[in-house]
Amino acid sequence: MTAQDTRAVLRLDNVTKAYGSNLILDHISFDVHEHEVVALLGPSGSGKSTLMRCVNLLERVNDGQIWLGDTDITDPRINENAIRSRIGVVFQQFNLFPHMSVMDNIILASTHVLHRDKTESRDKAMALLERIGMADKANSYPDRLSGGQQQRVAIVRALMTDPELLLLDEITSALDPMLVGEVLEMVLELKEQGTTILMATHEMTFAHQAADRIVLLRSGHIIENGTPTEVMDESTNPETQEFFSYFRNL
Ligand SMILES: Nc1ncnc2c1ncn2[C@@H]1O[C@H](COP(=O)(O)OP(=O)(O)OP(=O)(O)O)[C@@H](O)[C@H]1O
Repeated sequence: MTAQDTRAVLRLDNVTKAYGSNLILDHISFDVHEHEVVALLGPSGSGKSTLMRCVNLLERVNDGQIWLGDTDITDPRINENAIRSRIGVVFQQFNLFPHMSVMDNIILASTHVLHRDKTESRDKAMALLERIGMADKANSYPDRLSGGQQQRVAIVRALMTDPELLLLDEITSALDPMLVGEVLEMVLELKEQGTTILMATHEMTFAHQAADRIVLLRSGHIIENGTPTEVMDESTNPETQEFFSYFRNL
């Protein structure tokens, strides 16, 4: 079965976003299907983070719809917290609370926002930490962890609500290059487990390896939407070739 045969977890339908007279996203439409990893690529300023923020409801679209499963999340009457609990988000900055242990950081939203049972939340968090070989860090404070470990804890935190969709926004951009690999390895494991992921990244080799599909943005428009091979290796679009040749020459 291909990704196209499965249902759309996320559907953007003519999403348009402007800041004042500055049009940032211009009629963007694409789907992320169940179990699919979609990489959102594009030059700096092309609108990747804005798109991510619209999906996570940190920004409201000016026009068009965003569907999470059967829910139109651009409906102004939507319960934002209910939607956010269905989407796990990891940003460039790990945003762990420095005065709280790894465990308390991970279970905070689960216990305080979703009012889940604390023991159950701790058991779930510990199982997730065990899976990434960090169970021994449960009682450590974030400043005792490397940047890569902190980012992996942030991913665990995002997984606590069993989200339908995981949004990863430049999650390795703030890391020492030595630590990027361990975070990307974790994303590959999540992909193997069938996690549905939309990720904005500048890691081109990783995007080629991990993504089922690449959506390439330029100045708020989609200029490519295809497999990594179609978009990164075979495209004859000069704008696409220019974008990837820049990274090849770095
Ligand atoms: N809150 C805001 N108010 C006004 N303009 C904004 C705001 N946020 C972003 N922009 C503008 O929107 C455009 C797209 O920015 P965005 O951060 O989405 O791009 P990006 O593709 O994620 O870039 P990068 O790869 O550098 O993170 C930029 O021109 C930026 O200056």
